[in-house]
Amino acid sequence: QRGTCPLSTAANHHKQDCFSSRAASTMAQTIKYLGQEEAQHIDEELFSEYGFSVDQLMELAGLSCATAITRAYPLTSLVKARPSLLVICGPGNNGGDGLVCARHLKLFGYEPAILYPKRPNKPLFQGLTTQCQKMEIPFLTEMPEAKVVDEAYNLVIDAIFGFSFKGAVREPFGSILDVLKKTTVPVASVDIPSGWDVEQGSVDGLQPDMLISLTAPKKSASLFRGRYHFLGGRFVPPGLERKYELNLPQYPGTDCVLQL
Ligand SMILES: NC(=O)C1=CN([C@@H]2O[C@H](COP(=O)(O)OP(=O)(O)OC[C@H]3O[C@@H](n4cnc5c(N)ncnc54)[C@H](O)[C@@H]3O)[C@@H](O)[C@H]2O)[C@@H](O)CC1
Ligand SMILES: [K+]
Repeated sequence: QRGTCPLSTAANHHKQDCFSSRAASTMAQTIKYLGQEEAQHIDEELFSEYGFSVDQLMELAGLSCATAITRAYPLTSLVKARPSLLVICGPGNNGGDGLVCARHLKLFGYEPAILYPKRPNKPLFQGLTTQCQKMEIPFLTEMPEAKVVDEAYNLVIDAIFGFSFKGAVREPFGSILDVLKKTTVPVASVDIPSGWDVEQGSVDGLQPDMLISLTAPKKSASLFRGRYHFLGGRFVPPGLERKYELNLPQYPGTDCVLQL
């Protein structure tokens, strides 16, 4: 008995090890989809516990968006003569990501125009707006009609609402989203398709062609049916990833985005 016991124990241990590593690798492939409150807690912790500033993370988030858009819609693939894009920015940090994204897209050779109807009276957003103006990016004074959007732009970037959106859409964003639902040019949504409930999505809402999930996808991303789903925001410290069991996939090399 003594002779067989260590052997079988070793074999069992071996089996156990194989099972654990298999289980671990399976788990590592299952990225977590976050609820609204969880996404907000992670956001707060990045600033309070981990010492980041908003503009730092916004810069990385916006750069990820511009990079992902460049991957999905390279300059050579655009159908219109000019590489024109329309970036629509909302009143919170999702809108800030949009301003950063527009600035980088301009540097990447695109011709973005920005619609920014509700501008927070804060130095961060004022600075981002000035930077875009100095990059010679035009700001529109009103939302063009759907027909004009289809004629003038290759792509619309939706940076209206992110993970703090709640309730029925208030103006002027209700009318803007109504126009977007009538357009046929592809829409790329930053973090959440705007107007979607962060967890439940929306049956008659916007149907973007692209979604760039930041930090980790939110629950509604499981209902995304467009062609391109990217992950961006490569700034999550390991302790935070462990605490929230994010199971983030490995970004390749030095890339700041990953196609899911
Ligand atoms: N924690 C993270 O991982 C990071 C988050 N970032 C971005 O920040 C976003 C979240 O930003 P915020 O918390 O500022 O919020 P949002 O940008 O999601 O939106 C909040 C704004 O929308 C308004 N709003 C909410 N519901 C509305 C409704 N029904 N009708 C009209 N207006 C409405 C609010 O009054 C507020 O002005 C994320 O989705 C992401 O894009 C990045 O900037 C940086 C990193
Ligand atoms: K959005």
